[in-house]
Amino acid sequence: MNDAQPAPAGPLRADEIALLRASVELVGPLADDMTVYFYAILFQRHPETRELFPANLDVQRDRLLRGLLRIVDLVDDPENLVRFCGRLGRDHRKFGALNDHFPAVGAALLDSLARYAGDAWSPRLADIWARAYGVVSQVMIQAAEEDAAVRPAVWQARVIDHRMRAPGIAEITLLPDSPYPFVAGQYASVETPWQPRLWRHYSLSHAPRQDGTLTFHVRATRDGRVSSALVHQARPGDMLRLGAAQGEMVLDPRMERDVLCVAGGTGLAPIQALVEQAVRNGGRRFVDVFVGARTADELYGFEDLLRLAQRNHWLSVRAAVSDENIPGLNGSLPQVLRQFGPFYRHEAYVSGPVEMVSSAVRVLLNQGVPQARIHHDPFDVPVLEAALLPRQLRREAHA
Ligand SMILES: NC(=O)C1=CN([C@@H]2O[C@H](COP(=O)(O)OP(=O)(O)OC[C@H]3O[C@@H](n4cnc5c(N)ncnc54)[C@H](O)[C@@H]3O)[C@@H](O)[C@H]2O)C=CC1
Repeated sequence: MNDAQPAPAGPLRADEIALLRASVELVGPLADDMTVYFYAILFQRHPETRELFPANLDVQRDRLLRGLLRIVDLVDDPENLVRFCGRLGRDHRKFGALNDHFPAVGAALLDSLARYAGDAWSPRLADIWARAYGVVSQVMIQAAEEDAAVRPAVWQARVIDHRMRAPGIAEITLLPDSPYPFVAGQYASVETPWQPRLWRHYSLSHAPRQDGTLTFHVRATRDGRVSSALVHQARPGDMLRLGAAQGEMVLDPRMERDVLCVAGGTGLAPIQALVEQAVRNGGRRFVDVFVGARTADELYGFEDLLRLAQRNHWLSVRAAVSDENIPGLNGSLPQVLRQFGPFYRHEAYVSGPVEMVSSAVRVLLNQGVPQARIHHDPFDVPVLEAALLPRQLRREAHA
C-alpha cells in the first residue's frame, strides 16, 4: 500500500468518534500482536526508520502504538489534544528529522488496524482514522517547527562530577555545551553512549545555576539499563545527550498558598529543586517537606534539607522510613501524610515511585485537596501523560 497522504483535517463528528473508539476497544486485547506487526511492516517498507529506535525495542514497542491508539481518546477534546500532541511533537525533535516519517507511520498504523480489526474494518473507518491521524501529525509537526525556531533539539553535556549519595544512588553533574533552559521542578530526557537512542527522564535537583551546570539523582535498578549505566559506568569526561526540559510540577510565583512537598527515594530531586526555588523567591509561604525512604541508609539528602530549615523559619522537613524500625517517623509516605494532614489549604507537590505518588494523591484527595492543586509528574512516559491517565481522572486534572 502507498503511504497515507495528508488527510483533510476537519473535526470528527460524534458518530465518527464513537466508531474510532469502538475500533480501539476491539483491537485493545490484540495490541501486543498488532504492535509487533506494526513495527515489522514499518521497518520492512522503510528500513531507514529502524535506526530511529533503540536496538532493543521491548519498551518502545509498548509505548509508540499505545500512545497512538490512546490519542484517540482526546479527539473530542481539542484543547488537550493540541496540548498533548504539541508536547509529543516537541519531545520528538530529539529523535532526529521525523517529519518525513509521519506518512510512513500513518500507513503502517492504518494497515495494522485494518488487519487486527478484521471484519469491523471498513473504508469509512479507514477514512476516519486517516483524518484523526492527519490532525495529530499536523499538530505535532507544527509544534516541532515552532520549537526548532527557539532552541536546539539536543544538548551535548559532559559529566563533570559523579558521586554516590546512598547505596545504588548517584548524584551526577553535567556541563551542557550551551545554556540549557529549565525551571525548578522540571525533568530532562537523557541518552547515554552505552544505550544509544534509549532515552530516560530524570528530574533536575536544583534551581537554575549561574554556572549552567545540571545535577540529577539516579538510582540503579535491576532492569534499568540507562540508570544502571549512569550509576555504575558514567565517569567525569563522559558525554551524554539531553532533550529539552519538560514538566509542569513547578512553583507558580504568584501563588500565595502554603506548600506541601512529598518526596520518595530519588523523587527527592525535583522537591529539592522546588525548595531551592522557594528560598530564592524569598520564602513567602510555609513549606512542609516529607522525605521518605525504605531504609535509613537510603535516606540521602535529608541532612541538607534540615540545614536549610534551620536557616529558614518557613521551612519544615520530616523524614520517614518504611521498611525498617528506627527512632523517628515510620511508615510509607502516604501513611505518614494521613497522620499529619489535613493539607486541604496547601498546594501539594508529590514525587517518587508511581505507586507511592498515586496513593499519596488518593490520601490528599480524601483530605479535601482539590485535584488541580496536587502536582506530580506524569506516570510512566511523560509524553504519554494523557494517554495513561484514566479518562475521568484526566478530566478532573484539567478541570
Ligand atoms: N519527578 C518525579 O516524580 C520523580 C520520580 N522518580 C521516581 O521515583 C522512584 C524512586 O524510586 P526509589 O528511590 O527506588 O524509591 P523507593 O522504592 O526506595 O521508595 C521511596 C519511598 O516511597 C515509598 N513507597 C515505595 N513504594 C510504595 C508503595 N507502593 N506505596 C506507598 N509508598 C511506597 C517508600 O515507603 C519510601 O518512603 C523511581 O521510580 C523514579 O522513577 C524519581 C525522580 C523524580
